[in-house]
Amino acid sequence: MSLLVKICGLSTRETLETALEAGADMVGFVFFPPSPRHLSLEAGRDLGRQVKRRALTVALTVDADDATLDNIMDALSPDIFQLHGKESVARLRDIKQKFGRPVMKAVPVATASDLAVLPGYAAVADRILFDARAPKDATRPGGLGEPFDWHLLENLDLKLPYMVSGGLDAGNVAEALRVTGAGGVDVSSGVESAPGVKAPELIKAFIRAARASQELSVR
Ligand SMILES: O=C(O)c1ccccc1NCC(=O)[C@H](O)[C@H](O)COP(=O)(O)O
Repeated sequence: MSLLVKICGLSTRETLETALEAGADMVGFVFFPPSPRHLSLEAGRDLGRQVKRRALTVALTVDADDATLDNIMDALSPDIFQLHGKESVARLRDIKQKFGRPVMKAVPVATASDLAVLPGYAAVADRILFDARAPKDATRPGGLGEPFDWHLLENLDLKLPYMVSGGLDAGNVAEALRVTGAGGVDVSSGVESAPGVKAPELIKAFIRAARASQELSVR
């Protein structure tokens, strides 16, 4: 199974093009106003047109209501919804049924007890994204540039495809993959020069490093 590389929080045509040309498998667009990566619907529409099926488009929302998801469907028609809030299992089922798109559920991780939610989500979600649990005073539940203890996933028994995220960069992505055995990686802060400002060279370096570690793991 080929490694999936997701670059999240893209917000300009130039950096989106860099990610696509560098071979990102997924490009993530954030629809969460407190985020420095938040996109308007019109910007999402514009960037979505640029992707032209060269990667999967991921719309990232946090406890969004149906009207918000409807608007995102109209503007972007994402390949995947990434649900990064406190969405219940029932809400995941509801969203899948109403919008007919795969859902990737973000699971915040700080301690082993955070994995107790997996059986419920794994019964409905199409993919799991493990991310570092945000501090209580954080203004957003993700995209904070901090890793979690990847060893917590060492003995994971999950039948569903999963990705690892949280504080990844070109320097640690190989180790994250080695420890977690994840089938995908996701990054935002680690490819930025400032919050919300994606750096083309960092995007390229991350994708190169992820691909290089994939080659090592299949030998
Ligand atoms: O990126 C954001 O600003 C964001 C805001 C609200 C919820 C989730 C958010 N990002 C989720 C992602 O998928 C990030 O790529 C993931 O949390 C990793 O972020 P980072 O640690 O900055 O690489």
